[in-house]
Amino acid sequence: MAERDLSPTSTSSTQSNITVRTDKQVGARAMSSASPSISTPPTSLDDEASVLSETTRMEQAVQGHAETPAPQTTGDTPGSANTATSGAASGDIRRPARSSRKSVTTYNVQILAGTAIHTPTKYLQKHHKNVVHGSLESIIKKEKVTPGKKKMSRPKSEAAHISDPVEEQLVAEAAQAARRTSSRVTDLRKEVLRNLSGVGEAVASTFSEGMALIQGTLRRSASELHLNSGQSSSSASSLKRTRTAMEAEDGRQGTQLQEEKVYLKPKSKVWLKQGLYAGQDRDFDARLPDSQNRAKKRAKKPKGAGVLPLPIFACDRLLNEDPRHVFRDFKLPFDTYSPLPRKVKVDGWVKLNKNRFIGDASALWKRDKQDASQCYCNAEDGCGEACHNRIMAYECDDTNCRLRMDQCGNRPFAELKRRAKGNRYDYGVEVLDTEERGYGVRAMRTFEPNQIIVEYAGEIITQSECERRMKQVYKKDKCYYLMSFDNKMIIDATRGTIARFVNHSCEPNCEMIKWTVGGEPRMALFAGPRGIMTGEELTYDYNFDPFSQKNIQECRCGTETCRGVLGPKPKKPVEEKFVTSALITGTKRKLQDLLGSGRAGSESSHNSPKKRKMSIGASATTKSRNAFVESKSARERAEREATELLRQTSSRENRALKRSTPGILSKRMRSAKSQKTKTSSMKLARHTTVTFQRRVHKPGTSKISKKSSNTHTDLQRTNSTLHNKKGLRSSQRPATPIRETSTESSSSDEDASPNITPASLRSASRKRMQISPALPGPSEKYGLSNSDCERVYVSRTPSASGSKLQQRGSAPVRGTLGRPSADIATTYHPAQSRSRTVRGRFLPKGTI
Ligand SMILES: C[S@@+](CC[C@H](N)C(=O)[O-])C[C@H]1O[C@@H](n2cnc3c(N)ncnc32)[C@H](O)[C@@H]1O
Repeated sequence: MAERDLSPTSTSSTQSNITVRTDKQVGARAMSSASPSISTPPTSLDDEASVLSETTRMEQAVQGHAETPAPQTTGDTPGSANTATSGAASGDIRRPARSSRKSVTTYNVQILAGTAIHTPTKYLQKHHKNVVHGSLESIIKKEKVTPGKKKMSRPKSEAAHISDPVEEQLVAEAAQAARRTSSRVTDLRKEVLRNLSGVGEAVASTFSEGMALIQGTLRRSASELHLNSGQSSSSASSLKRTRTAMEAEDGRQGTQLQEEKVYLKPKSKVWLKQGLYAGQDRDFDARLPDSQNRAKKRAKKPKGAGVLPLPIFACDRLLNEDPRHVFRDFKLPFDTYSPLPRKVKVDGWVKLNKNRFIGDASALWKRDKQDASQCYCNAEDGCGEACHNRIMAYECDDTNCRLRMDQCGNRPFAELKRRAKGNRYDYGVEVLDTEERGYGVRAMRTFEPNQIIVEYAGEIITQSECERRMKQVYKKDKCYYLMSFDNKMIIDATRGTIARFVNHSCEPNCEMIKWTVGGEPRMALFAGPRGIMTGEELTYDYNFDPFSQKNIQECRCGTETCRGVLGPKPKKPVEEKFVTSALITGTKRKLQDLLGSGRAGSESSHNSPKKRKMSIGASATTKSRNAFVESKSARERAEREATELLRQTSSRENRALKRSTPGILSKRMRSAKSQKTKTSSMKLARHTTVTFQRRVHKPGTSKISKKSSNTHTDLQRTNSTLHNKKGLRSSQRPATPIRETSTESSSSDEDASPNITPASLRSASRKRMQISPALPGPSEKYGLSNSDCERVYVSRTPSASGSKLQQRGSAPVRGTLGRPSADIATTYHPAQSRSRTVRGRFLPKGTI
């Protein structure tokens, strides 16, 4: 039995009497307690000797065990023998006193090594193999070592000599502990290094702060000294020196700090806010890719006309003086580079670039298709002024002209199409907003004299459709864009080309002319004889006949010769009219002699052999027909004016009658009756289209209807009758002279007429235009009955008579000569109970 260990620190159980100790344990105990070679366990982690010691307690124990001689075994009880032997062997090794034993500290190697955490082996294997071993310098130099292999090699080599598995385990444990200790040490070293660098930074910052504090203090003291007037110069100089030294020191420190700042601060772009380039908009941003820069540039492009490039760096200061500091692109003064106001956008304007037949208009046009024209010009002529097609306002094409396109000078609409690249209805022109006349049109380029500018196109409608639209669709509108296009058709440019915006002027620079192109009528605006300059507003003379004072619109064209109202062209002096009349009459006579055609011709001796011979010539025929048309127009105009005068006189008379007493009334009525009888008796065989006007009287008033119809009028007699009318003040007498329109009156002036040449015909045509010949009345023109018309504006274009003549199937006259101006025709409002003026309604009348 072993001696019972009664010590409280005994590891043996107090309940058990048997204490089993292995030799190894005994040895180990003996070695651990008695061997002087065993190093003292570290008391703390700061114990560097212990920490840095690569030999752990376990290793020492292993070594001690290896050095201890094996115990002698005897035949006795192993236990007692061992105990005795051990007691003998231990000799004077005494167990320490209890108090001292209490103070003995036992250490956990793993805790000491810092590896007492329950770290997964995989983690350790992964991370601890990267532990850097070696000296501090070698760590800094980052030498690549593989400590795991190094460390592991030794235990392996040692393990080769160790056969005991327990020892093996101990050795392995020791090696692992050593590795862990080593990694811990490495971590500690790194931490120390980090701390050292942090301390350095802290010291540096503290130092700089201290320096700044000192410098500030020195500066303050220096300024105080400087302010003190009682200071001596020496002190000032010393102060100066001090300050210089301080500044030098400052500079050094500042440089250091700046260097540090430059090093520490992230780089950032500093944009200049002042200087030569300030305020200049750059087209590019170097930080953006090219595509984005281009897009940006496009987006920023000024909308105004960039006639001149932006002056580089010019007017920068001027622009920067903007109090709101809003930069803008430099622009030259407005009038210098852009004399044109900004283009306007018209609301509600549906654009059409070519005529569109609506409803029955197409069929109507086909039925009444006009005859073709033919020219026989050669290349030298180039379809100039003498071109037959040109005179007849027919455009040459491959069917009616022998010349090629480049040789022919009479293809304006083809030129327009080529210029406008097919479908541009507004090439070279644009809408502008005039101050007083609504929208207008201006040229964006120059146009040569008589050059085509833009086509007046829109919806071609019949008269009935026109009537319907005016009653239903446009009844609230102020402006109408209706132009009489043909005797039976009207162009409604409410949906149409830009030409509808062209305003009137008493001194126009354009003309509106109807042409026949490819067998179809087309209307276009042509430049006048002066040509058009860029920016000029385009105008033509509406030659508007208001028919009544109520319908007169004020003209705001602003020209010197402005007539003041949108009215007809002024009449020429009587002498001139006589000359014109004589010319026309003479021409007519000649034509009658030549052709014997037409109504006048039929009256004359058409059986003359000489005239039959002459009529064979095609050109002479054409000329004579044209002249005849003119003479007929003049007659009709005169008749119409006479009729109008009659109507006015009658209305005045009626008013006078109303005011009269019953007795006087009956007298006046008799007078009026006799006058009416006179007028009726004056109905001659001459066929003249006259204007009808129905006046609806108010209830209670006497209804006196006045109707003039196809009359043969002795104009001289009518005139004298009217002027001799009693009870009519001079101011109330008709102002329009009538005598000049009598074709018979100048029948003796035949010699005054020139030879019939294209030039003379054009000249006659021009003169005829100046005297504003009459048109058929609108009631006839629109196919309305008398009761349908309430207020009629009468156009003064003679060409309609030509068309009418043609439609009747009489002389094959296609139209008027030259290029007659477009005139305002009529507006009307059917089936109204009272007279009403529709302002702004106009119906520019085309020719033919
Ligand atoms: C065919 S529109 C011309 C375009 C019109 N300015 C517009 O804004 O639509 C005809 C109307 O323009 C106006 N107008 C044209 N020329 C004028 C002028 N010289 N003076 C006054 N008004 C004019 C009249 O009201 C006329 O009825």
